[in-house]
Amino acid sequence: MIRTKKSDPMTNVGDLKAMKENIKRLFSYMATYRYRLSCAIILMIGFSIAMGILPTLMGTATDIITGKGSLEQLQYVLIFFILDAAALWVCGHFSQRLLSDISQDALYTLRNDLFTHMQTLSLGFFDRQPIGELMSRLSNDTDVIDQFFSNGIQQVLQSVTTVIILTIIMIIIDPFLTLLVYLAVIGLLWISTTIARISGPAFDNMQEELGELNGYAEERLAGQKISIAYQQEESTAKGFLSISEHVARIGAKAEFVALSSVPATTIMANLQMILLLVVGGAMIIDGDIQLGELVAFLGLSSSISTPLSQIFSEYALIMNAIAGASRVFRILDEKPAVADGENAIPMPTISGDVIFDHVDFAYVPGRTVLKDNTFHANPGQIFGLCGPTGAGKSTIINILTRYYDIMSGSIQVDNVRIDSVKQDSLRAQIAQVLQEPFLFSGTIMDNLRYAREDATDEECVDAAKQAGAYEFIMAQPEGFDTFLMDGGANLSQGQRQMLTIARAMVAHPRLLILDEATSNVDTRTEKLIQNGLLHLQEGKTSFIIAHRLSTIRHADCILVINEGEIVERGTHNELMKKKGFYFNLYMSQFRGKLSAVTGVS
Ligand SMILES: Nc1ncnc2c1ncn2[C@@H]1O[C@H](COP(=O)(O)OP(=O)(O)OP(=O)(O)O)[C@@H](O)[C@H]1O
Repeated sequence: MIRTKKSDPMTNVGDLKAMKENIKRLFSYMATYRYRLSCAIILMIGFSIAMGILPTLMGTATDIITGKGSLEQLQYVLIFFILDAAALWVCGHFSQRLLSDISQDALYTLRNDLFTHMQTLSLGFFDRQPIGELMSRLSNDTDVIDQFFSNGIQQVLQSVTTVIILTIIMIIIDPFLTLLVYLAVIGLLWISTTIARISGPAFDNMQEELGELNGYAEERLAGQKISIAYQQEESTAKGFLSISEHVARIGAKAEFVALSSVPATTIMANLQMILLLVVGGAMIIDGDIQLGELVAFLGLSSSISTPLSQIFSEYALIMNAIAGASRVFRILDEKPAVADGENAIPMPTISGDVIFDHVDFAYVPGRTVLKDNTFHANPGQIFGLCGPTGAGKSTIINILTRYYDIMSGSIQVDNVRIDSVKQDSLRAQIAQVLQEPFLFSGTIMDNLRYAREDATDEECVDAAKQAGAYEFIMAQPEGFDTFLMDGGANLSQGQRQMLTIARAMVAHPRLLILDEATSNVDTRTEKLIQNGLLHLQEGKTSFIIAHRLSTIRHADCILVINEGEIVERGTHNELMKKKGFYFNLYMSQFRGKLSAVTGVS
């Protein structure tokens, strides 16, 4: 499946204004190290001067040899030559070292800025961006910027200073011959700008497609188990091949156009040499210049072609880096959709009183998901949320935790509007146990402390005991110090779930969110988890999303949601007596269970 994209002016490197902005911004990362950068530039100028002196020494030596000087003069030329070569080495070596350090520091800052900024963005942003594409920004795009910083800038800066210094020396020797050299240079510039116009957008396109390829690979590899179960390996591979082929075609086109600058510049450099020999030779015959001057000029003009062709051969790299930078900057410019207000205050310690007052909400403008939701949960009460799939149960939780902002109405916790307080301070008082237990690579203790950094070892052990996880943790080779591979892949589903319950206990929350934490485990483990959950719920206002209604029979209030509206509310018994939506839902689940046991539908 290949998505077609609208062109985005900020990513179209053909857009000169955007391109200039991006280059400026990229350089601003290096400008932070302006003192080291100034030293590197001074050394580069030294390198270029030393490089310009070499051909003039050759010219002087030619004049001495052709009879206008002594052997002693030739010895002086040799000494100067050695000194100049030494200066060339010192300046070249140290300028490169300085620039390499600056480049790595700049890249380090950019990469950290990018990841840190991603951490500040709201969930809505991640809904729109596949994780694989974000990974591509962090790896592919920063890689090409790395090449630009560590290789491109060095080459280009060094080449530019060399071209300037050599041109000055050439003008001093003979302005007319310099003009001839530059006729060839104008030819080179014309070729390169034409190539840039074509290859720039092509490189931009290639990186975008590469991001899509990464997104596809990431998603399919994560779902490999399902792919095998449904025998979709072949179609998955075909899907990958199709996008990959597209990337290869676009990449080949971009590379071809960019690389075609190399033969073109070589031809122009040779033409320039022939022109100089013919015109310079005629000038010597007419007595306008000396042979030594022409030799120096030929040396200078060939020295100028190398940096010039280097500037052009770096062009592809630079274009690629600018395209990468524009995508990175686009993420850096992304504003969090849910932001703390200017006057946001930290949420005081809450007792757990929750009010939804005529709340409307939409993920996407124009598609209202929750309509006029109103309810009041007193501290310590257990609220069950049930309803058909897609009814809006998880959405109620998403807005209570302020992952998204609501359209109208208000949500208050302890009579404080949640959009008037700092998000962190609100979430620090809410714990969640989700259907899919998510753990991070690290020790069991690290995972428990993830909920509250300052929790002591004793508190974590105590939480594990209450959650019923202590026994299996102690049965692990290194107890609480056992390392969990790849998000706990070395534990069973039930064990992982018990750890997430213990983690929620460590948080000491006032509000608790449980999303049917027992749906994927056997009856014995379910009992263990239920016990853990009951401990966890003690004294906390709890919201339980239930898919199996038996898990919320004990709730103080059950909200029945259908198509984003609360259609019924009450205790289990009250709702059963009503014989309405809940009753039908309950009976259909009950009948389903019965037929599963008896085999009669
Ligand atoms: N991130 C999102 N972006 C856009 N729409 C969304 C998003 N998440 C959910 N929706 C839509 O909002 C509606 C309610 O979804 P929600 O996840 O709240 O349902 P649910 O009752 O929790 O369902 P389930 O029982 O299947 O988990 C659905 O129509 C869904 O398609």
